[in-house]
Amino acid sequence: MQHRNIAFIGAGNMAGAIVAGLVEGGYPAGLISVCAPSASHRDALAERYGVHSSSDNAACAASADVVVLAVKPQLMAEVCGALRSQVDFSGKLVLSIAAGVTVERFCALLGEQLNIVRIMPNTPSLVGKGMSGLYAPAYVSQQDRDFTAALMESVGKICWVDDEHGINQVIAAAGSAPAYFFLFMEAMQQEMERQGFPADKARLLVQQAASGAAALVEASPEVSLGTLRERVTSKGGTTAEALNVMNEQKLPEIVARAMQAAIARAQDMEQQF
Ligand SMILES: NC(=O)C1=CN([C@@H]2O[C@H](COP(=O)(O)OP(=O)(O)OC[C@H]3O[C@@H](n4cnc5c(N)ncnc54)[C@H](O)[C@@H]3O)[C@@H](O)[C@H]2O)C=CC1
Ligand SMILES: O=C(O)[C@@H]1CCC=N1
Repeated sequence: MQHRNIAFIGAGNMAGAIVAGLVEGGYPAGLISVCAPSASHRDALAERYGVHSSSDNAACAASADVVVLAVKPQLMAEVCGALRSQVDFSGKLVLSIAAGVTVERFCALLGEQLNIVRIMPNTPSLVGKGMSGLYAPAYVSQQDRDFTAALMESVGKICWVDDEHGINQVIAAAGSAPAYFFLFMEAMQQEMERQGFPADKARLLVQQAASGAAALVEASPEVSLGTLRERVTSKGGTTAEALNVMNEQKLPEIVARAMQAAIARAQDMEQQF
């Protein structure tokens, strides 16, 4: 892929996961800067991955070709306001990974016809297993779209959405989703511990079952998820009993409601931030 100078504004969980995935995947660390006010996160990234670290957002952004906005949505207006007064964004590519901050809002904050792509990544990017949704307004060049796609493909898979609302739907299915699976796995581990297993063995059982199930899904693209489930579920057997409890408790409806709540929150944030 093409290599450009990239400045990450924000050095937290998500920026850290992308930086790690990029450098581990061979992106030149010397072309990456991470900026945050407190030294702890950014210096840890600098030490571990050899990227530059700075507390000066404007200086980093000014010398970069690509500026990745990776602060919390509620800080975006303040951070962008300070950047706008010191940095000329024309000719730069701006990438936002924030939930709930629209292209329209970024144009108001940083300048009209801002060359921007919204990315909705997730933390498995850290291990090259990320899933990112991408949205760009029509005027963004093919070259910048290709660069953004290649950047995020270097830490996982990507999916373009035609409509900006698609980013909120990607949040529900991928951005927030690792947390759903972690909750499920946590609950399973806790029950195994209640059953008397030590924490390490309980975790190993759950983690291997989860990664094995995910690997099976990936290895069987022609087989529906329902069929994979049925292949585990012997008639009159143990799995059927477990699934009956989940269905009686309306797990599918709970999942649907949770995803709808994530989308609704993203829409609220669009009004707030
Ligand atoms: N954590 C996740 O799984 C995902 C997060 N996101 C988005 O990524 C963005 C960041 O989220 P996290 O990494 O989870 O948050 P975080 O709290 O871990 O990181 C935020 C970073 O911003 C830095 N920061 C605070 N004030 C700053 C300022 N004035 N200038 C520069 N940096 C500043 C903090 O020091 C910290 O390094 C959010 O907008 C979120 O919506 C998107 C997808 C997934
Ligand atoms: O919870 C959040 O708002 C962010 C966006 C997706 C994952 N984390």
